[in-house]
Amino acid sequence: MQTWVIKLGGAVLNTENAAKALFEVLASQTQAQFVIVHGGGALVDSWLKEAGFASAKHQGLRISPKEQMPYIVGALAGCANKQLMSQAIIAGHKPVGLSLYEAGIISSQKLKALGQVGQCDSGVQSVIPELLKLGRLPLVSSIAFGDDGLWYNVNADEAAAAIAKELDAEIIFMTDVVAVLDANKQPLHQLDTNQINTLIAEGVIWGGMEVKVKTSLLAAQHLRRGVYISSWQKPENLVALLAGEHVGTKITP
Ligand SMILES: Nc1ncnc2c1ncn2[C@@H]1O[C@H](COP(=O)(O)OP(=O)(O)O)[C@@H](O)[C@H]1O
Ligand SMILES: CC(=O)N[C@@H](CCC(=O)OP(=O)(O)O)C(=O)O
Repeated sequence: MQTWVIKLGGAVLNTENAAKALFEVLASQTQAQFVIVHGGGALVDSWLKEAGFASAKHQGLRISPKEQMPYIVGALAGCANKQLMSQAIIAGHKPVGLSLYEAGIISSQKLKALGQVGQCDSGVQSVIPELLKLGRLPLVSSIAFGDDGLWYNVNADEAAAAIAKELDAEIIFMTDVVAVLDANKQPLHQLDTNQINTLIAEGVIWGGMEVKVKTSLLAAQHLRRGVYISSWQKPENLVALLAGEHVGTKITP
């Protein structure tokens, strides 16, 4: 059976019933098995603000000082992960909440300037295949551990791509916009490496979307086929994408 990794942007938690509607769609798709990798950047923003911290991003990646990590871990691996579990249970799934460690990914520190921001490497064997065999729905946050035992904050798009690679699975990125938009805010149906580089250089693609298109491109190169960025706002998009139809932006290798 084909395995699909679905990256869910954290903003899905701010729209009532959006995650539940997506989980209901997944429950109806019995021809495939699913792994959810989720973000929660907006929740981290509000927790850090409430705790009195300033938070900044560098090219879409949150600068994550050690003293902020308890809040970042609490928001992502705790609150966001468990809120999604609630929605999955209501939709009829039997979810299991995981960090990247149990999913078979470890982290090492990439850039000291970003604090505890990690990059993904293969870790100890993933428990995900066994969970899928048991009929469980893995819900993976983007909190990682290193060989040093420390916590790492990983961008959730990068985390999803790493898990898809590890599982040899397909991947779909579901975010809060219908597609990658051009300078006139019109949806772009397809993007290749050259177009991506130009749009980033022109500042049309920035922030979290810059990370997402770059990560999608790497995933597309690995899978040797197009990878889609689409919106979680329309659960029917997911059915169409699973059926091989074109929805949103196709990133081609
Ligand atoms: N060219 C673009 N087209 C669409 N969205 C863009 C573009 N450039 C930047 N963005 C921003 O990227 C956001 C999506 O990235 P991000 O917030 O990281 O999503 P997610 O949480 O789903 O991973 C959009 O809501 C938008 O604000
Ligand atoms: C290093 C880094 O940037 N980590 C992200 C992890 C969450 C995330 O990626 O959330 P979305 O998918 O909702 O954007 C952050 O702290 O915001």
